[in-house]
Amino acid sequence: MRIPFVAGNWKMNLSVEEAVNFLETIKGQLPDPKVTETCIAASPLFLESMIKHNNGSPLVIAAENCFYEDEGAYTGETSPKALSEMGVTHVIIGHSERRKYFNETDDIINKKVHAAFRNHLTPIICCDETMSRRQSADRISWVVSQVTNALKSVTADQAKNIILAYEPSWAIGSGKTASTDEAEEGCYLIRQTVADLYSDEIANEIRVLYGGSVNDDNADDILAQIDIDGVLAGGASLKADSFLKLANFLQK
Ligand SMILES: O=C[C@H](O)COP(=O)(O)O
Repeated sequence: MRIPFVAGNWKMNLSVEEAVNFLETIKGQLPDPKVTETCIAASPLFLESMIKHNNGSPLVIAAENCFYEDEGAYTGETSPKALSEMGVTHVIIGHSERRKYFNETDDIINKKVHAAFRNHLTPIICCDETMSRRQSADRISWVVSQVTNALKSVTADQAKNIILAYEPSWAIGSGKTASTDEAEEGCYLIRQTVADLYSDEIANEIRVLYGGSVNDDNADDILAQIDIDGVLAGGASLKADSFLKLANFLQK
């Protein structure tokens, strides 16, 4: 039985003060993590304050990105080792905005996945799908190759702990959510790829999330799909009340 994972990705939004206020507002209103795990990924500038204010809360605090080396002369980068030492437990890797604006390749993403494991961080690995890819013949192979390349040299033991996300960039921030069938199809494809790479057992263990214009109106239908174990919400995670509605979807 996979525990749903409801995550928010704040991207480059909010301030430290707003982040802390958000945590104070949601305190005591999150589901039991045995029922639904909840997570917010935030800017590295906020993480220390967030971890301090999150004390006693089941909310997982994640980074939105990290570098693939632990330390060294890499001006401006975020060390996965420092994230781990700070108390961060999860990190988003390979978000479509990283692929698009920062030229992250599958090879870089794979190195970041290894850096996460090396530093005891759970990677939340995103797979993109652009509209032109969606309409092209190689659409399926592109999603499969992103998963395959991200997991290169990842052991079966490590793979059990990954979280994957189907995040079609044509649905991100566009208000154009994938239909439930499209979202399920993408998540199913990711899970099947993990089954082919490892085993059915591991594929049935890992969580696969959907992200792309999720909000509290469409989340129930999306989360009811068999291969969708949670969501990665951008805009809908910025306000405490809408994040709480997503987080408590099982209590409705
Ligand atoms: O990581 C989150 C996704 O980019 C989705 O963002 P969105 O919910 O604002 O479309």
